[in-house]
Amino acid sequence: MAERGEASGELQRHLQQLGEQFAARLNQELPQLADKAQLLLRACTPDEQQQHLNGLRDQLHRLAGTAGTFGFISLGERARELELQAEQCLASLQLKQQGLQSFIDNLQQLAGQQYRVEPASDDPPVLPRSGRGDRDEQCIYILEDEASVGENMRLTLSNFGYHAEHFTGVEALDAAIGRRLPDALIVDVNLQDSEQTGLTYAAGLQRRLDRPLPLLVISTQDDFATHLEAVRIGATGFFTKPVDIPQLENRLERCFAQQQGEPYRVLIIDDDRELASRYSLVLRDANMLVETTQDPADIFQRMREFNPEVVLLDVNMPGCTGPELAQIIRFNDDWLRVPIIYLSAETDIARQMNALMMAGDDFVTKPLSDNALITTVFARAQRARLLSNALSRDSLTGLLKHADIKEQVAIELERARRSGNRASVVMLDIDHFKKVNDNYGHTAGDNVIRALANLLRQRLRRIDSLGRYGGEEFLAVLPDCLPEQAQRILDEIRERFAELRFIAEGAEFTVTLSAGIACTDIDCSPGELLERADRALYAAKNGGRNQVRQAG
Ligand SMILES: Nc1nc2c(ncn2[C@@H]2O[C@H](COP(=O)(O)OP(=O)(O)OP(=O)(O)O)[C@@H](O)[C@H]2O)c(=O)[nH]1
Repeated sequence: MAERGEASGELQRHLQQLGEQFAARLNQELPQLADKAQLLLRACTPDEQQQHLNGLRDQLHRLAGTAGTFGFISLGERARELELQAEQCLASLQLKQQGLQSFIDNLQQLAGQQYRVEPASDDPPVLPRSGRGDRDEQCIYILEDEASVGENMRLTLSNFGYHAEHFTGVEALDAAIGRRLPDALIVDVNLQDSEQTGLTYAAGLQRRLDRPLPLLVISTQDDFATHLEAVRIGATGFFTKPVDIPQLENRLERCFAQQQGEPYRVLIIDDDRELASRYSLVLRDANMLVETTQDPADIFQRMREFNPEVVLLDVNMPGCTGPELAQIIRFNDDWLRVPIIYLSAETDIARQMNALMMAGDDFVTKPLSDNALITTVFARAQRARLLSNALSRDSLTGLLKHADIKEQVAIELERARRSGNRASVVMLDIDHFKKVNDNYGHTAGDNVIRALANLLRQRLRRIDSLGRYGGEEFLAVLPDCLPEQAQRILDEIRERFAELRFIAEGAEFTVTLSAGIACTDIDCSPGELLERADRALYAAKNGGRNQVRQAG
């Protein structure tokens, strides 16, 4: 039913093509190794021997890292053994003819054998996937036998922009699930006319699915045992009745935040083109955005333009080593948050530690399975983004902070000038917000701010930027959006917001907002544009609040 992490047919075809290219490369590389073994055999002086051995060791090192990745597991293992043997030969000050002879024999044997792709043995079937990359309307099913409660929840969630459906019994819900799997499920624990509870139903459903659904539980009981039962069936939220729906929506928003986020951006720097292509394919199939480069000197441009969230770095590259490149990246404070992972055939722990001491955050040994690659990159990217968001986003709402959203206004104004398309800037403010705090407390006020942030996030487009401009003031930048369109969107948001019912101190209350819109059609500076939007907001407040005004 749910999406599995199996490689798609398209990916398999591409991987096979790359595998064939690698096999063709082996057809050239193995005879080269045999030729080099001959040269080593004929070398007369220790200096000559050392020179050939160095070259052979490097080539074997690369082969040890790449062959396994392309499925030539035995070849990779054998190359690794011979790489170590080359090291040993190099390490002995007096090159012992006997050891060298055995190395040459082994090398010729390696070069003369036929190799084939062997199936990998590891890899769990289900993989983490990066963000979906779009913002579809999310489908929420509600199992609630009290018709009025369920209907109210459905309406409020629809106001937030979800596709919500309400079911009073498990049969109707089962039938709907058969037609379409929701993105999240909300269940009431107590179902009057049913033999099972909402929790036993949800437990059975979760068992039938490949991947459990995000699940929120609502209940009249607030006891420990019910909480524990909810946790054991994978619930991510528990709400006691009467449910504060904006709070429940906030939890849904958090559940979806990860799935909905932008795909992770990964930069691969590896001089082995086929290997880099393979990593890139595998990560792209896991929905990440990947750029590759063979040239370390590209780094500044790639870091600036692609703005990666993870860098995968080969250790041995011609002209510049991985640790040197990592140090160059670390010179720039803007890139401090970007994790650097070495992907290398280096198995010597001391050398790995050395590389990490210079710069870099993790060392992954080649060959590595596709799933290991995805998991390593995914975990690092996820952590990097969390950290980055914690630093750059407002902690209450998760929106851009004042300075960043202001910068966005300047960026969009410039873009609008270049493209000739108009953008709209919207300043929003919650009406009489001081009264919300005074009457219901600061926490209730925070909930209102968070609910408006979530509503705006749901209703605006992915290309729109959204920030918390001040306490209860928000700023939205809508590219390619005429003022009339902005007016329509904002009026709809205003109406939805006014319909949200908040609960605090046992009372229910509603809140309204006012907004001012300014468009980029009049030639002005970013500061003037903001002032015009602010004046329009002021006019909306003066005009009686709960309205949206255009700048004059
Ligand atoms: N709960 C909460 N309150 C905040 C936060 N930031 C600012 N406020 C409060 O928001 C209120 C803003 O009030 P005012 O600027 O007087 O305006 P208002 O009451 O919204 O009235 P109008 O804007 O004129 O409709 C102040 O009481 C601030 O303390 C916050 O993060 N959380």
